[in-house]
Amino acid sequence: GKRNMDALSEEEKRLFPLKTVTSVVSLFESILKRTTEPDLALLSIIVGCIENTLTCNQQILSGAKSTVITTTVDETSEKLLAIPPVRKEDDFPEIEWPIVEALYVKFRAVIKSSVDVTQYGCSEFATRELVKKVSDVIWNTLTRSYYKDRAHLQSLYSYLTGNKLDCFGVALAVVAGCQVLGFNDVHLALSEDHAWVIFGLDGKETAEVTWHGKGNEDKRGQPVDAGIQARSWLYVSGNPVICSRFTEVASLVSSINPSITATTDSLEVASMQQALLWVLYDTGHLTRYPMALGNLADLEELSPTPGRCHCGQLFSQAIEVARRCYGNSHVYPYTYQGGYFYRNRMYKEALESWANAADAIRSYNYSREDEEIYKEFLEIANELIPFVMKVEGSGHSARSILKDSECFAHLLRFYDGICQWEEGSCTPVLHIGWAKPLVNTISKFDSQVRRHVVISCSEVAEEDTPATKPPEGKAEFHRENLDANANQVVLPWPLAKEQEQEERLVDSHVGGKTADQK
Ligand SMILES: CC1(C)CN=C(N2CCN(c3ncnc4sc(CC(F)F)cc34)CC2)S1
Repeated sequence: GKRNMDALSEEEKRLFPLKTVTSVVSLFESILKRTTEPDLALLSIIVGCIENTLTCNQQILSGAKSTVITTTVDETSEKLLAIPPVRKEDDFPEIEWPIVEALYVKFRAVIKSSVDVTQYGCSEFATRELVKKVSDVIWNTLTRSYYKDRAHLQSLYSYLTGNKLDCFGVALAVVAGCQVLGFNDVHLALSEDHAWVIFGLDGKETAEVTWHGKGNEDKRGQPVDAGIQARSWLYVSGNPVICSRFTEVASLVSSINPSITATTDSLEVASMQQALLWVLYDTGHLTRYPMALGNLADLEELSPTPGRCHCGQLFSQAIEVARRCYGNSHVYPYTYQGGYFYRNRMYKEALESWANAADAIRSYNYSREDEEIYKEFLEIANELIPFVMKVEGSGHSARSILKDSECFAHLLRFYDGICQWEEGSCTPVLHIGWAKPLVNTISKFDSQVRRHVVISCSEVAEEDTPATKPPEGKAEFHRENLDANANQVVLPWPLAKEQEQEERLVDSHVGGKTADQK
């Protein structure tokens, strides 16, 4: 029969105008169930339209009545349309299909009219030149200069209505553009703070398609090998999340931003994002995506979904995935979990998560484009841990963590990881600003506690080192199994599992390896 060339089936169109979270969930479920790949442009326009309508045209009046005043951007104040202060949780302003369809058609037209695919060979696979050309089309249609870090610039709705995209948004737009041109081998590769694409036979080629950070020359068109060789966290040692079309949908859902102001979120947008993440979770598309699992866990902590697992399990699942699938080269799964423990006053557990985060960073060399993770560790070391020391400061209760040698061992492992991260790096990490809080923190621990932590050195231990039990009551800081050139601290997980239980910590001077030995 006639192939339905429309973006949506008649049944899916009948879900419009979209007015509730339920209708958006039904639409996504229907699209994800299809035999054909989901259309990234269409889905990005839909969620971007809802997000931007609900977060960019709103002002919240301060004061008792939490009246939400909705204005379109160019309306002047006297024309404010006051709407009832209390709205049903999942009410949206109505999203009409013709609006979405027009933007979708516009994106396809911009891409198809700007790229003459016959100039790029006749292979079914994309070439580096084709990928670079699509990146140039997006790049050259962006507004000349705008505040790149602003919120709500990640979707094709932002691109098509305002010609603005953030770093991630450009990468997503390039992959969506390649999908329009029929190059289904082009996929998103996601590290913890950057995005690029893979393409070609077996997805073996890589290409930068967007910029990163401030004041860094963009490397668009180049492969990412240099970043991986430099061992910078930005390229996660060559362990990015390699997306399929479905994980690309998960990334555009995960990048939904419900914030209206720095202190106010749109409940409707947040509950839509949470519901869509559960749809992707249930269809298995978050299985290898730690940050999306962490995102969902944060949303569940704020507003638990009845009948779903506790958010703590999602943080743990993200860590398991990072260990099993990404060589424990991701840091954020641990700082997601540490943040959760910290917010819930579970300070011993938080210290352990942060020590695990430091274990993940230790085998990298700090590079100038790794500022985001540097700021993360700086905040933990100079804000969060000092706060924990302050509130535990009384230390009179026997149970205070200041009397707990395992906590002291976590702290040592945290700092040791950061020190090793710095070793062999061209850019220094620690400076005097770190030293004051460090000294203050270490000295808060009882001398009796410090005495119990056995500091010993373990050279490269054999794989089958019998896991010796520490003497009763002693915690050890233990780092072993540095492989030959010690560029990866690889703990056999059964040992680490046991270690996590026993907290065996024995400091080792091997951390002082010289640069070339790293
Ligand atoms: C523990 C944290 C500080 C809390 N939020 C964190 N995020 C880390 C970044 N987030 C992400 N969440 C889902 N997917 C991606 S892909 C990516 C890199 C970008 F350049 F493409 C970032 C990111 C979400 C928020 S880490």
